[in-house]
Amino acid sequence: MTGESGYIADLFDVAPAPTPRTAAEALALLDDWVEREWVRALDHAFADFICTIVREHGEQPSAMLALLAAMVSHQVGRGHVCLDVRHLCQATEPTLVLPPEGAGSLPADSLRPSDLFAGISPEELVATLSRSSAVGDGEQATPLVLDGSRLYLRRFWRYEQLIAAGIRGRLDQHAVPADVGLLAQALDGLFGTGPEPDYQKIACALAARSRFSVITGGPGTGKTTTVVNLLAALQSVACESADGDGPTPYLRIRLSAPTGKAAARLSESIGGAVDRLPLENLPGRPDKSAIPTRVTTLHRLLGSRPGSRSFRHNEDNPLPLDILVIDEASMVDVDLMASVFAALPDRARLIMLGDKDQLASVDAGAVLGELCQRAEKAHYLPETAQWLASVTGCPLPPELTDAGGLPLDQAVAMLRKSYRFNEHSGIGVLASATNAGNLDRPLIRQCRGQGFEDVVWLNEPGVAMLADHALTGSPERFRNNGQGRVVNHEPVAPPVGYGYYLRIIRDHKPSAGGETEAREQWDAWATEVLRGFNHFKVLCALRQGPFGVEGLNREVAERLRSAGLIDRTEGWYAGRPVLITGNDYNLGLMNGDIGVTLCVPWDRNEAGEPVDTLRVAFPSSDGSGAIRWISPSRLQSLETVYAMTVHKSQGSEFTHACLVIPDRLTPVLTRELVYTGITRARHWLSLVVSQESVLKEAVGRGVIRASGLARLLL
Ligand SMILES: Nc1ncnc2c1ncn2[C@@H]1O[C@H](COP(=O)(O)OP(=O)(O)OP(=O)(O)O)[C@@H](O)[C@H]1O
Repeated sequence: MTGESGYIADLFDVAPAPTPRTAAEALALLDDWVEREWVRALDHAFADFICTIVREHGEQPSAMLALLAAMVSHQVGRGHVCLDVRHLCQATEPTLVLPPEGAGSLPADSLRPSDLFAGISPEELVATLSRSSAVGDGEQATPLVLDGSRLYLRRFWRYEQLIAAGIRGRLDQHAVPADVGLLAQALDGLFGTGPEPDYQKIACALAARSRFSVITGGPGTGKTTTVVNLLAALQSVACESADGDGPTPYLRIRLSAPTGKAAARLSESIGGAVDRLPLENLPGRPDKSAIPTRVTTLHRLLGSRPGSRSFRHNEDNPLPLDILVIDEASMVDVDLMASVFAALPDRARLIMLGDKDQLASVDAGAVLGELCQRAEKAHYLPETAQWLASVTGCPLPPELTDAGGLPLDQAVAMLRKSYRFNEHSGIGVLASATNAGNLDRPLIRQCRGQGFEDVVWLNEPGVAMLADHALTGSPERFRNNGQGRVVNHEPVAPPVGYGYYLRIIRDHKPSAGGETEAREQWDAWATEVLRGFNHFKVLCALRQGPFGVEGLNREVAERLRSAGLIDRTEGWYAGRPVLITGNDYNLGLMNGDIGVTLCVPWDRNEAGEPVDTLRVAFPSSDGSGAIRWISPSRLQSLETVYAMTVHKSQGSEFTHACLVIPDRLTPVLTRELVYTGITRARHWLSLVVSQESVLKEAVGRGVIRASGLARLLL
């Protein structure tokens, strides 16, 4: 036996629990782990199911088979497509994140996963799995699939195969416009000409050449700007190449995002980018209406059916489009991605946009991260580089060329310059340093000493201080009290905290009118409240403990109540912000949607007089900017959201983000999490750090993700 429990058992002469020798003993151990909430009852049930299946084949299930079945199910629950038994043996605890956050001290005789797997060789595990009738190579209908050292639930193995086939099929067909000169002309009209490499122009050229492309970049590197220019260039070429007098043969384009929030955010930014297009300079003079500005969620686009995993659009009923753009693609899981490929017509282009360094989707799969593993160095083949240089008019830096480049490399473009954060922006500098895995002392000193105008470092993090910070945003803690900042020629207002949206609720409420006759006024008020709520957010790595979501939600609510901004802190009250935690297809609400509770005089008493009632205002998920008013009693899964986890904040951006780093290192605290938290901040960032070493260590370690997608595309 190895690990801490073995060591403690030695010290106190406590007999360590024996390693399970039979499947029944393994299931009993899993029972214990379910009781401790280390694994889900579902993981135990799956292990039990596998044991039953193999018994039906006249085989005696081994303890190890039962444990591995439970562990692969556990990994899927944590967002992995598979379990790599090599990682399991080499780094058990970080791979499984077991024991989990907040597990506390363990009885000396309890077994941890590291006690079971750490001493075993991966080859031994692979051999054990290969011998079982429940495990196959994908050809047979087995519930588990073993591919090299990766163990999959069959469904996820199939998703990965479908995605790889969809990408490979598209990489094989070039989609270069017949008249490359026209494309070059359109790109010059959009980006101008110059000798320096313009990575946005390069990304457009690369994406115009292929039926599948990925454009990745950090915050503010111009992903939206680039895709709008790309669509304009493609429409320009389509218009100019058309012959005859018929209607203009515009390409059918759809824009999508994985969540309502991400769709709404893209809808907001894309309209402005389309308005700025110099369409009159382009060949064919495409009309503005040829570039859509409405963004839908992927679920809506594919046609989700309540209570079903299947979509209306699929291989038998493909989407009627020529180009599909998916924004925030890092949040798309393998299940949804496989459905997209199934519903995409063979000749349609797919363009994925996202930040490869962000946390991956909460559900299984890190598709974008996998596809962008080699994006930093590009690996463009000499012929790709030459083609890009001829179309864009600027030579590529030689270090981005590689004679051994893979087909996928030729379809991935990385934007390398931030237009939002300049070299003086602490948010930008911290994001880059985090990505490089290196937060050094001088940078931390600079943050601590107001060395950046947009960052404040809070290192005396009592919960009371945090609650005060949440109330006002603490402008006095920023350089010049947060006054006088200008970003991209626009003035930036000082930080405001949650007091701001609560005062909008109180001071800007329409004076009268019912649900129908004064609807526009109520909608406008709710829109202003929701915008105001977006000015500040507390982001936590953890759910529990003094620096976790649950405790901070209570403290912040209490502080807002003592400031007289809300009436109560429990149950439903005006001002309560809520986060939806499960999809509700009937209400059209998705996991991650955020609304604010408001008091409206829409009910009538028996005398027909207006009576106050509470409704939760949500922004509409179709990016139209409309408001949906929903009765609290109809909402099923939700929580209060003054503080939220960094995981849940993906796809959102806040004027001011307050990132709370816990005082202890825990497995969830990784570089991707810190990077995602920092980059949720648009203009102001507060870093709450009680132990500098915890932050530095977190930034030093990346997430271990198991997936076979990149290998399938070799
Ligand atoms: N080539 C450019 N020249 C000048 N400004 C630019 C350029 N590209 C983008 N910008 C500006 O930079 C800002 C960010 O651009 P954009 O929204 O396209 O980036 P993004 O990568 O989509 O951002 P996000 O991280 O929010 O998704 C916008 O204000 C945009 O107008």
